[in-house]
Order: sequence, then C-alpha cells, then structure tokens
Amino acid sequence: MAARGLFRAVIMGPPGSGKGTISERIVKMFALQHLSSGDLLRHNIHGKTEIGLVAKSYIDQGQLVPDDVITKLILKELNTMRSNNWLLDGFPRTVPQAIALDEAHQINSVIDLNVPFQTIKDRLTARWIHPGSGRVYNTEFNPPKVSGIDDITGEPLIQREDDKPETVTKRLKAYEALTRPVLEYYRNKSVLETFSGTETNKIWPHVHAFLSTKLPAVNKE
Ligand SMILES: Nc1nc2c(ncn2[C@@H]2O[C@H](COP(=O)(O)OP(=O)(O)O)[C@@H](O)[C@H]2O)c(=O)[nH]1
Ligand SMILES: Nc1ncnc2c1ncn2[C@@H]1O[C@H](COP(=O)(O)OP(=O)(O)O)[C@@H](O)[C@H]1O
Repeated sequence: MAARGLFRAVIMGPPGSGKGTISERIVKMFALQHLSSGDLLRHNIHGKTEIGLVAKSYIDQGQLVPDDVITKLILKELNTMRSNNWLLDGFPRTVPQAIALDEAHQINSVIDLNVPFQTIKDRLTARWIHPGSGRVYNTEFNPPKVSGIDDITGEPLIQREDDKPETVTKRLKAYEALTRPVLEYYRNKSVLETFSGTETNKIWPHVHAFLSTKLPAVNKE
C-alpha cells in the first residue's frame, strides 16, 4: 500500500488546462513515469481492444468512461510501475475513482491546474496530437516545426474527434458535475496544490518550484 520513499502525484484540471503540456515538462525535469488515462484509452481505441470499443462511444459523446472500466485499466497499469515515482494524468476524475485509487496507492501530491473555461475553449480547437506518443501541439502556442508533422518521429499529427466545440462543452459540464468534487476530496486530505492562471508558461515555474521541494531535478531548465 504505502510505498516508502516513492513519490506519487496526480495532475488534475479541466480538459485543455495544460495537464499534458505540464506533464511533459515535469517528466523531463524530474524523471517521473507518466501515465495518462486519455492516452491509454486512445491506444486501446486505436488497437480496437474490447475496452477501446466501449470507451470510444463515451469519449466521442464527451462523456466519461464508466468508473469500473477506467479504474480496472489504470490500476492494472500502475501495478507494472510499483518501483517507480509516478505522475498520473487524467485519473481520478470522479470521487469513486479517487477512493479506489486510495485503496491501492498512497498519493503524496495533487497538482490542480485552475484555468478559466473560456481560455480552454479557444485552445482545444487548435490542439493537434501525435497519437503514438501523446505529444501535444497547438497551432498558436507550440506549433510543430513542420505543419501537421510530429517533431520527433516525422509522423502525421491528428486532431482529436472530441475537441469539436460542442463536445468540448459537454466535457466541461462533466468536469463541473463529476470531477470538481474530487478537488474537495483531496483538499480534505491536505494533498491538494492549486495553480491558477491562463498561460502555461506562467503556471509552470510555480509547479516547478513546488515539485523542487519534493523531488531532486535530473535536468536543468
Ligand atoms: N494558447 C495557449 N495554448 C496552450 C497553453 N498551454 C497549453 N496550450 C495548448 O492547449 C491545448 C491543451 O493543452 P493540453 O496540455 O493538451 O491539456 P490537457 O487536456 O489538460 O492535457 C494543447 O493544444 C496545448 O498545446 C497556453 O499557455 N496558451
Ligand atoms: N479517469 C477517467 N474517467 C472517465 N473517463 C476518462 C478518464 N480519463 C479519460 N477519460 C475519457 O477520455 C477522454 C479524453 O481524456 P483526456 O485525454 O484526459 O482529455 P483532456 O486531456 O482533454 O482532459 C475524456 O473526455 C473521457 O471521456
């Protein structure tokens, strides 16, 4: 249960708040292993697994995947990461998920990205991803070197089906109803650290400073 000496963190925030972007920086700087529930689900959809087929119908509608499906998937994956420091991105998103996670692992810190909804809506329509790695780009904020092409592999980028404006609105509603209570859950456990702002480059130094008090950096900025 409590893994002594290991650092286990969760990054939360509404869709488009910068979880993927900030996770990439954290992983580079602090060498945590990153597990993104959205990336894992998209791999399953791409591979046409049973879970992928179930998940796709919910994701395309802007709804959360059922708790039992995602919880089983994530806990199984975390079992392969027992000796690592890790950063969980996109899970838990409901209170039952948070309770199930607590029963299996002790969480040291929850990083909450508090970004206004209007800022988010504008960002998501400009988001492009490399489906193989989960690398994320934005035509305005961090464009790829060559339009439509991943910087590292040279493979094509795609736009996510669920980044259409009407689906984004549904995802933000699901966040309000189901995910916001998770913040309260972690606040009561005194592990919640909230970072507010509208720009990742302004939020990042604060996240970096916070994590520096918990972990040694392995890279310079
Ligand atoms: N304009 C702008 N775009 C950003 C900023 N930070 C991240 N993005 C982009 O916004 C989109 C959502 O960010 P992402 O990290 O995928 O958020 P997530 O959905 O919380 O994982 C991506 O296209 C990012 O490249 C920012 O400060 N300004
Ligand atoms: N913990 C989870 N519980 C339920 N559904 C999830 C979870 N994580 C991801 N999903 C599903 O996958 C979709 C995409 O997730 P993700 O890539 O994390 O989105 P974003 O980064 O934009 O917040 C979500 O809208 C939801 O349908």
